[in-house]
Amino acid sequence: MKVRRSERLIDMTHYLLDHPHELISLTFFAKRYDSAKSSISEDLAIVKKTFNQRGTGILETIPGAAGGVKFIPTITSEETKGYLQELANRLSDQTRLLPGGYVYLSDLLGEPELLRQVGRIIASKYLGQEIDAVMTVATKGVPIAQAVSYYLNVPFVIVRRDSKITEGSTVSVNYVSGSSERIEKMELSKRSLKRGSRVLVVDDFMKGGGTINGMQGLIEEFEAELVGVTVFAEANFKGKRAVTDYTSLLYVEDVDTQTKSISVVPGNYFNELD
Ligand SMILES: O=P(O)(O)OC[C@H]1C[C@H](OP(=O)(O)OP(=O)(O)O)[C@H](O)[C@@H]1O
Repeated sequence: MKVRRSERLIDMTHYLLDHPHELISLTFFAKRYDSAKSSISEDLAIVKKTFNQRGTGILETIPGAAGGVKFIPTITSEETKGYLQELANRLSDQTRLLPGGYVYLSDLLGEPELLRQVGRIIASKYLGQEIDAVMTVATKGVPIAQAVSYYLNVPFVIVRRDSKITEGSTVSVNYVSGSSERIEKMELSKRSLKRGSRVLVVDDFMKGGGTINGMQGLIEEFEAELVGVTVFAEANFKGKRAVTDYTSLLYVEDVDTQTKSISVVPGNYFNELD
């Protein structure tokens, strides 16, 4: 039964939003709505224009018999800046202060809307770059990695600091935990990454950078390629940081456990935005 344009547009948009970075043929939509490809092409032109005007994302058109359309989620610089400022204000709350200059984030990292926004923001930062997997370390980095992997439509892999029989054989690296100058170990199942994989590293918090550095070491052990590093928040680390090339969404510029004061501002990503 032929489906009216208004109904096609609603369902088509829903389907595209639900399948980011997935190539969808015009034939698929033509069959789904029992409509001519020419009508579907007109529909997609409307969706593409609206997505572009609203900053929802890019609707890529891939020509040819094996072609189709691919929805690439994005977020505007303006929306990103506004959201990072809003998050900075939320974190500048003295009740979040933890010993050792850490900040309590677990409640935020459990909020579906925050994870959707953060996932979109980080995925948008790497627009146009080929990424095969998102890597993080258990535990608090996992929801961020899952959100980013959804918007990039790639798997995420979880590095662990403890050995688990259920991970099968693993590759492990030792690293200096920047916060405590301790030698720690992290490992990743050998099944997780193929050689040559292009890997985006994310985590919830960076202090000394030892954890991020450890994951970079694992990527080398897998003969994979590091695409970039983005952390949700970074501390104002006075020591020599193990990692220099990274992006942070938020920056804990000042914490004072004596006066119980904390000041959080947008991270270095803010300055990358136009
Ligand atoms: O930059 P560094 O000095 O290495 O510290 C950043 C680490 C420490 C903390 O993890 P934990 O709270 O220790 O572990 P979990 O995420 O499992 O809570 C955080 O999530 C980063 O992974």
